[in-house]
Amino acid sequence: MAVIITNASVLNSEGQPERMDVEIKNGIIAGIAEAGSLKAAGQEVIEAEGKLLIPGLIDMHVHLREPGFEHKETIETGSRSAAKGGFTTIACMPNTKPVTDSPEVVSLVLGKAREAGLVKVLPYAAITKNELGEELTDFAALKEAGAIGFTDDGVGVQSAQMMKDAMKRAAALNMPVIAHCEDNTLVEGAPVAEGAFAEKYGLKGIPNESEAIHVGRDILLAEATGVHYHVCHVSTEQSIRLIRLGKQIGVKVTAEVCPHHLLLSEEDIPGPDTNWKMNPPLRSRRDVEACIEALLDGTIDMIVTDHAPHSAEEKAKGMLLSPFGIVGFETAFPLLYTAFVATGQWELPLLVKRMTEDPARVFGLNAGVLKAGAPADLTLIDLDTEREVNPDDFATKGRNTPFAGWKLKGWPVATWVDGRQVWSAGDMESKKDEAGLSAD
Ligand SMILES: NC(=O)N[C@@H](CC(=O)O)C(=O)O
Ligand SMILES: [Zn+2]
Repeated sequence: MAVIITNASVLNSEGQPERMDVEIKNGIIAGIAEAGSLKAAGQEVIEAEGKLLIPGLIDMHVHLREPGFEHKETIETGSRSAAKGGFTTIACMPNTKPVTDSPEVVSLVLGKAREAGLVKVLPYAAITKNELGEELTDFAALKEAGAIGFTDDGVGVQSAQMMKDAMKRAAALNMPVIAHCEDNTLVEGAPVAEGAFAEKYGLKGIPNESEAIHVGRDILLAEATGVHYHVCHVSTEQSIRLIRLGKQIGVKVTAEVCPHHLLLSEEDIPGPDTNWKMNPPLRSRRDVEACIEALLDGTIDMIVTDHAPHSAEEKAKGMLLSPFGIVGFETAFPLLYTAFVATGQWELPLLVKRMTEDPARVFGLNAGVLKAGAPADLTLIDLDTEREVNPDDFATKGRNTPFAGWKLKGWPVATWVDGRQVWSAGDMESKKDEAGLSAD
């Protein structure tokens, strides 16, 4: 049976919102037509008047913590959090326990994701065994098992030779290498970036070069090997300069940036609060401006959350000993919508594109577009209602966010994956009930 989402605001090819009906059938977008024109007897109808309907959001950098760290998150809780944040496809990092460095762990992740039955989960596999940087994993077997790319995210691959070998192998398999860029010799246990905050609290600072030195090295290695090289969570002006040059000279380099690196600088850290500790760290205002400019001009291809849940106990260990990372799914779209689109700085279609079409294009996914024949991965958003970020309401197990109390607009209210509604907000539910309709 078909489901009609009626009177939704859909961005047309010129990026203008138009009132439309969207028909979902057999998991596919069966049709898009003028508002009110698709309703027919015997069909389920979802009233979406005044709401924005976009392709389901895609997040190519997330940590789901299973296997091994289920106290932080499970594939089920992470998937639910993603669905609530409007995401329909997420790519999970291999820094689990055991590390996703064998076909067995890839299969386990895919199995758990299927059981959860919420969003599409694409696993990355590790570049090196146990992410120790010593021995390459079996790329062919990992690809065969369903891994979509190789990364040691959480740590940088310290050896240039190891990275070059990895890139050669990945290129031969037509697979991307996704890099957490960090030179450990330049970091030495510092919890925050170099800058005013580190100075004020007498902390060692993480310098910008620790990231950019790997970006530069790896762009040269990508040029030499021909691999698709993707830079994780870009946070520095210097990295951006190098990526821009790499793209100019035709190296297959792509990049991502996180909402927090577009919104916050080290000057904003209110005090020794570990909800502000993440890797890469919050940098200077100048770096933030460079990230924004690079996202707008396409040097940075996409937005990712780097959703990194940790338990309250772990985050209570103080600035030096607590783990790096903040949660991201449930605040990403509202944060960026409120800060950049509602203020008139960015066009809405640009934000949507960087979270849908662009990641799909870069990673070759059949997703990210709202058109007839595409999978019915869809997100409905309420652009008007303002609500405070309340970590106690999160679906993720993590409460570690620096955005608690922020007043935001642009909250997702319903999410469909392959035509199945995997999440809806309370008020959407009641509207359906009043109309005596159900979306399933
Ligand atoms: N980003 C973080 O601060 N933490 C990530 C690791 C990572 O993505 O580098 C984590 O796994 O907790
Ligand atoms: Zn990382």
